[in-house]
Amino acid sequence: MKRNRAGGRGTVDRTLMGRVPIVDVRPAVECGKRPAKAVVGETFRVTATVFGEGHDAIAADVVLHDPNGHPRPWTRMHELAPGSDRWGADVTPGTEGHWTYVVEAWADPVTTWRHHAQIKIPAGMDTELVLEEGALLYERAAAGVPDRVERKTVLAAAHALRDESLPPASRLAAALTPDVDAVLAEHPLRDRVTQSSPMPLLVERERALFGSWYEFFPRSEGAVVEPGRPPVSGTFSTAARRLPAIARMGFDVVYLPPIHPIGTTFRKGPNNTLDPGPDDVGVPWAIGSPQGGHDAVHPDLGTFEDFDAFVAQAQAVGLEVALDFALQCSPDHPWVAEHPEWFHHRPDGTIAYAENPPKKYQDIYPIAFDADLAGLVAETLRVLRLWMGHGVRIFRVDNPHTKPVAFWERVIADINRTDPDVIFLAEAFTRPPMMHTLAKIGFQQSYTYFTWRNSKQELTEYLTELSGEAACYMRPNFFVNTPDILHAYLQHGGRPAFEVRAVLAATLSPTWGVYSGFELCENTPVREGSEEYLNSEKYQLRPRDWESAEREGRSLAPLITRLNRIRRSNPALRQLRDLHFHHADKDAIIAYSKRSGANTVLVVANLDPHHTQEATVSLDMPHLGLDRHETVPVRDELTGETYHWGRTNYVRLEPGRAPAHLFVLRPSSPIGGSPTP
Ligand SMILES: O=P(O)(O)O[C@H]1O[C@H](CO)[C@@H](O[C@H]2O[C@H](CO)[C@@H](O)[C@H](O)[C@H]2O)[C@H](O)[C@H]1O
Repeated sequence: MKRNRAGGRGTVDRTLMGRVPIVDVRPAVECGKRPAKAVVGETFRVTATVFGEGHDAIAADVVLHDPNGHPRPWTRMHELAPGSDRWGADVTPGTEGHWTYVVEAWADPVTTWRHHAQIKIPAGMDTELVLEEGALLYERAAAGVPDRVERKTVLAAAHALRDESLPPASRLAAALTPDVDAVLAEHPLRDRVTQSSPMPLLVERERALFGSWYEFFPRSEGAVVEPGRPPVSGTFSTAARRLPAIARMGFDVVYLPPIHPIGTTFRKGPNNTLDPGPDDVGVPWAIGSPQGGHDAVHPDLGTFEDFDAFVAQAQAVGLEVALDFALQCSPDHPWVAEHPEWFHHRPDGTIAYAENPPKKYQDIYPIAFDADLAGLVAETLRVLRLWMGHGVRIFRVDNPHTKPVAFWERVIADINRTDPDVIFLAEAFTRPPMMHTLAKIGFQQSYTYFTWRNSKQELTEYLTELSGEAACYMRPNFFVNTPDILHAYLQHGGRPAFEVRAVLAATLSPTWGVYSGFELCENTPVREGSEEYLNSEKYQLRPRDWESAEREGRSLAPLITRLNRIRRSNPALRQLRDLHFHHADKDAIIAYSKRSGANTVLVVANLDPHHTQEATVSLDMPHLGLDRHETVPVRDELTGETYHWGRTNYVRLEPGRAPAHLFVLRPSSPIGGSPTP
């Protein structure tokens, strides 16, 4: 219930502990020192512990204040479990910007009186006194009702309470009619009004939460690799030919690894070898050569004009371009000579190469931040703003956890101050406190451990964590694979493993991503036990024959396309916070639902890529908004088949035939009625 509150009823006490205690207001990021996050139109729940003294009834609202400081219509809170004193309400901010929210609580004298009156009047206790008390309260309440007709409804009830020509029970009944209830619900009489401290809320554009990402190396698209000849790199122009197919699969964002000049000193060769040949192209993350650094385009890819044309062609087919931002340097990067203070020199004058243990990055130097943090912030801002000027509004930040958190906080705050639409994705695979803190200080999105969570228990535990309190500041991006991560599950599970991982990523997380080659089920590791690809295109050009794969039915593009279409047409899949797991009596079968308003999606997936699995799925009916004994039509959006599901349901999922059921629950009329079309 949401209404603007007319002023004048009760004074707002802004002290922390007012007459009605309000404690533990959530979401609260760092005790309210940092904003909770939402995107435009995203519903989230505000909760608080609210209680009164003695036995008086209390009530509470949530009030959002928009970026101009104006209060928005209040939303009534409900006690989440009887007797828990924990109250909650779902709210939905409507525009981007810095909002706040408060909880208002108050003593509710009308509800208190009604409770007593319904005991005392039938018992004949203090009848006239009780009815007069009620009449006085109703008169006070009526004074706060702005609409004349509604005010009359309440005054008529006060009049009836005093009407001695009627039996007491009738006088009381006249004060408890649905009409009176409706007016008082909207315009309650509020005593001892107390307000919590305002909590900050940052509302960002929808892409910060929802989107489908596709990663590819532009130099591989249109590359010519022939035995006995030097390889010929693809260009922005040849890479752009792939954009329509990416858009047709339903992706929103196309993410490019670094596009800058690549150093030659300590350049790596194929399969991460350290003795490259003269024609080896090097790793895009080894940024910098005499041709330029982070502010330059690799000449093999083209010019800035060619990049602009690529961005324009992406936009023309509905794709945003995300660029890698990897703050590190090849030994040939101009910064190495121009800014020696940005590197740590050992006593012998050398600079140690970068590492992300156990990985060794022999072809790059790490940045040292302590000597000139301000200079590095300034240069980073210059570089980012340069690319923003060329249409880049999303940056995938490489290894942010190996740089100071304070550095990112300053950089992101500066960029978002002028350009709040710019999104930063943190590629930090590290310990949870660092990942969570990077999200809290500004990163709009985060890579996750999803690739390493494959069993039902792992997925359930991890997603419960991500969709719980963390969802108010950390937004996951579920890549199914990356150029660095080919998980053993994909190596050994064949096409069914790829299919079910795509279904899981696309339905569990509002943002998911695919690194190219996934749709071809590429799954050969460089060696047994490694997560690196054989002949990884991090180290060499790797053109692919997309058309043949699709023609021969080897591509997952049809499944990916369907998943992205389903994601776009079901609001439940565009959010994370209402994820709920249901019971399935087999470890290999996972079942979960998401709801948003009237839209409910239920996914039942087979996690075993090798065997057919059967199970009984028991649905948590109240969580789905269903009656315990109800049966509803469910349409499988992957196959088009419709079933009728109730509390317990049999499923059989066969790898290679169907990785999952992806049901949309059809709203139904009560049992015996017909489904709503
Ligand atoms: O360290 P991560 O596993 O998070 O991986 C990311 O950063 C790496 C360093 O930028 C990057 O590694 C690639 O580039 C290095 C520098 O050229 C090279 O030495 C590595 O062999 C190569 O894998 C990785 O791709 C990126 O995702």
